[in-house]
Amino acid sequence: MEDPEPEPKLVLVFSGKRKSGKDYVTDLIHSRLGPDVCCILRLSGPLKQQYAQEHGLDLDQLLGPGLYKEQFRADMILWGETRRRHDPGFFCRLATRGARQPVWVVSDARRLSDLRWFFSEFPRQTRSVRVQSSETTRTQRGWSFTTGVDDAESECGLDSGVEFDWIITNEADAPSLEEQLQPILKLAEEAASSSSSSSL
Ligand SMILES: Nc1ncnc2c1ncn2[C@@H]1O[C@H](COP(=O)(O)OP(=O)(O)O)[C@@H](O)[C@H]1O
Ligand SMILES: C[C@@](O)(CCOP(=O)(O)OP(=O)(O)O)CC(=O)O
Repeated sequence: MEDPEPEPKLVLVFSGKRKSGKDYVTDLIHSRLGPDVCCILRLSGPLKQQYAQEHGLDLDQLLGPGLYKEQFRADMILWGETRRRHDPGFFCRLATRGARQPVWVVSDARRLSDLRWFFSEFPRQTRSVRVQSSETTRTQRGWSFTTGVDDAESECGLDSGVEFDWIITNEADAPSLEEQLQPILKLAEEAASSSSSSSL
């Protein structure tokens, strides 16, 4: 019989609006901690994989940061919501399958059901992190308001009702990301080096 999968020691669940810098910030954490300690998990990964297959699309482009995915975003949101209605943990389970590093960085929680799934599966290890940027900054990074996307649960589902453990302000005139991420990196390093998975 196969060994049971090891539990993570820390699960950092990130959320934030489009172009707030979720990928940028989580990539920075990944590069600081290294691939043996930390993995990035994207809930949109299995969603895009399945959606691309069913619709004959280019998965690499759908996963990339370019404009390609934006053509399909509104429809992918609806498609994913149908799946989630039947099983709210569907994409969370697929995205975490096989992850073996002690620190998991989930880069794209969007809904309360995503956060609830991690808090229920890993209550001691889960922490929530919000990445925020002003609309001006997001616009400079290529964002423009799209009806059916920016006013939908996918973008607004975590606007209220959550007390984040950390809020990272990803702006040129905010304290540096290095500085803001210090407590998170410290916790991750402690968690990774602790011998027991039962406590942080
Ligand atoms: N602090 C930053 N410094 C420089 N470029 C940034 C910063 N934050 C984000 N970006 C850039 O802005 C764009 C959007 O960021 P991204 O991380 O893809 O946002 P999200 O994943 O939230 O949609 C990317 O091109 C990214 O490289
Ligand atoms: C259908 C989606 O999963 C698409 C997510 O795509 P990305 O995770 O690439 O989005 P950003 O990084 O915010 O630009 C959204 C959803 O509601 O599940």
